[in-house]
Amino acid sequence: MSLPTIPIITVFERSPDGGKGLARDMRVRWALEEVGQAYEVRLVSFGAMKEAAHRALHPFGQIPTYEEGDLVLFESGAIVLHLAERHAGLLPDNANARARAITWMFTALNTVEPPILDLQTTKFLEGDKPWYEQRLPLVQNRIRDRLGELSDRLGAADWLDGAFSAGDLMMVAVLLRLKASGMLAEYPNLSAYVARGEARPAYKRAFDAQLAVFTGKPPT
Ligand SMILES: N[C@@H](CCC(=O)N[C@@H](CSCc1ccc([N+](=O)[O-])cc1)C(=O)NCC(=O)O)C(=O)O
Repeated sequence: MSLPTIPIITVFERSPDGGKGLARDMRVRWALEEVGQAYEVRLVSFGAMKEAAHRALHPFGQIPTYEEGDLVLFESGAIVLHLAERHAGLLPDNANARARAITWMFTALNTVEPPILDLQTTKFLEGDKPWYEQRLPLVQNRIRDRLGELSDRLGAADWLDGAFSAGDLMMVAVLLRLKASGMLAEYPNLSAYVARGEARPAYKRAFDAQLAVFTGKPPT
């Protein structure tokens, strides 16, 4: 009888967000906590993640990665889906409802996150370009287009499709990147949706664990 394998994830040795939970290991930590799976972390410096040993796990030299026995995964969405398929708690039992929950995972990553990443890129990498002032509102309005459609779809519901699922986990994680910009506050039901995600005990445990890496103090 083999012992259960404790998965290992890789995380920033020192997250550039100062422990605000914006790095993508947070999604994996949250999913692990939602399904009640203990895990270990391997801290990776910016230099080490570009070296051969880490690239053997992640061809693009990034975090997170996920190791479980002889299985190695990268891409936070794929890791969350793997956990959701192997454990109860993140996908419904009903086959059609499962397919819809996975649809919302892809929606978060492929439809909502790209314009948000474009805003981050614009702000952090293009601020000194002559066309920055002209481009910024175009990028912001592309985000508003998506947020307006998502807000209309969510309406007054607690979650996107019935019970909380991996689709909501991914969507809340994506929307959290927007919080500092103030744009999320323009959509009260989306702000409340994100706050419901942050209020989940599993989210709080995941957040405290990633913050502890940054502060060096054990989670409270
Ligand atoms: N598509 C991949 C993207 C992985 C990714 O972007 N990883 C980033 C960290 S999470 C992205 C991130 C970074 C920093 C902040 N922050 O707020 O400071 C937020 C999110 C990374 O390893 N970056 C180092 C590199 O590419 O060399 C996934 O979803 O797993």
